[in-house]
Amino acid sequence: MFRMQMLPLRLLSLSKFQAQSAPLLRFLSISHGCSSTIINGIPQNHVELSTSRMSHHEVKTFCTNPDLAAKKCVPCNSKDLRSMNEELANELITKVPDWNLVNEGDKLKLTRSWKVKTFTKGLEFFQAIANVAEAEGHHPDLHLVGWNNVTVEIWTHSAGGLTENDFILAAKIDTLDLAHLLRIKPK
Ligand SMILES: C[C@H](O)[C@H](O)[C@H]1CNC2=NC(N)=NC(=O)C2=N1
Repeated sequence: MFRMQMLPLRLLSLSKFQAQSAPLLRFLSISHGCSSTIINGIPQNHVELSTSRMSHHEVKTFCTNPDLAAKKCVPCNSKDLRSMNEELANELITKVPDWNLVNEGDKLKLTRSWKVKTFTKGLEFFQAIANVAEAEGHHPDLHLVGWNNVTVEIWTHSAGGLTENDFILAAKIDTLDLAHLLRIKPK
């Protein structure tokens, strides 16, 4: 871990929002390209600064780890965890493109739906997801409606919105081989 001195702000352009927290951002210890500061719900050591291509009023700080599925959720009760803004969520949703980013009364969530072959395969589907959730200590909301319609919603309840944990869980769910449980739509 090496500590970067005061970042020349010309290298880092700050969004209006982040400009207020500029002092917080000023001293970033960068370890392997990650900042050591919680920013928009991404826990420490998971945020990489990128010299921004954007106008000099904005900085993009986001998780650039190419593989969310390889990461580990952080405990949701960590005091610094707070929900991310829509801009960051729109960045991260590109990493789990099969999921939908929804805004329910100002609460951001990830959702995705499947059709399963049978009701009991729906329960098997839930169990496979539950195994991942338990391993991560981070849990989705599971819905099985009309016997074969499964919808999974993911958000961080303790933060009242989305954190990186939610995208990690979604990415891990995407690695599961669940095709045998699903009713594949005829082409
Ligand atoms: C102590 C433990 O971290 C909390 O109870 C966890 C459990 N699983 C969780 N899952 C989700 N999605 N949000 C939470 O806030 C949450 N909190």
